[in-house]
Amino acid sequence: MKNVIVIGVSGGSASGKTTVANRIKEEFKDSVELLSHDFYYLPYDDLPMEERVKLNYDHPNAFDTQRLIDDIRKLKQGISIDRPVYSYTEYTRLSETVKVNPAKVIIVEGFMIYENSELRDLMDIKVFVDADADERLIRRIIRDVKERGRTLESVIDQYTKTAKPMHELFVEPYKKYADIIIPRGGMNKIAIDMLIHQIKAILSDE
Ligand SMILES: Nc1ncnc2c1ncn2[C@@H]1O[C@H](COP(=O)(O)OP(=O)(O)O)[C@@H](O)[C@H]1O
Ligand SMILES: O=c1ccn([C@@H]2O[C@H](COP(=O)(O)O)[C@@H](O)[C@H]2O)c(=O)[nH]1
Repeated sequence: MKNVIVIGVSGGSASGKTTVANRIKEEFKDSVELLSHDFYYLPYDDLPMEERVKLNYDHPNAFDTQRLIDDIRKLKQGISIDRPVYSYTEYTRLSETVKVNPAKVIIVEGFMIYENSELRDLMDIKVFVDADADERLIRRIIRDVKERGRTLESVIDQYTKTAKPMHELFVEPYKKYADIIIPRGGMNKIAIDMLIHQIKAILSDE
């Protein structure tokens, strides 16, 4: 397929990646398909739930990143894919898949997407959504309790033991690969308008 542009949207957990991706989607509508790295979490369905909740979900080994890379390549070639579906409440992959058709704009969203050079090299524009750690933690607590079936204690425990130290190892050091760093995420209208303008320029150039 001609004129495919792949945009990476990274940033720490609860920094506003999905909000920024949705703003781009609002502009380009059906020309956009969103692939989240989180869809590609490994299922670990051989382990019982009480073991799965203890795993480190902020390490590169928690993902089937090769499948995401293969799926992006297929979409770029004009081939549809069946992407996996992940459940944060079940801590595993569901049995269903979702068909994704090739689109002009593919957004790849995830906190660890710049850590893998093969994945990084597939992207035409790399965005990093920046937010202070305390703001992200507050948002994560609210979201995980409301939407991901967590207790306050479990969110704080996971954040302290894995999310925060892994962020320092696998997210923050890779910010240097971003083309644009967006503070205030989805609220930053000027940055988002500039990004939309750049996407339009690339699409009309090809
Ligand atoms: N700029 C912002 N100010 C305040 N809250 C925000 C902002 N951006 C996102 N949020 C909220 O924070 C939570 C996480 O945002 P989301 O975009 O899903 O982040 P991510 O995809 O990086 O985890 C959501 O509840 C969202 O509504
Ligand atoms: O089963 C799971 C899988 C992942 N997580 C946590 O989710 C965040 C990533 O989601 P964002 O939307 O980017 O915040 C990651 O930090 C994992 O710790 C989980 O809790 N359970």
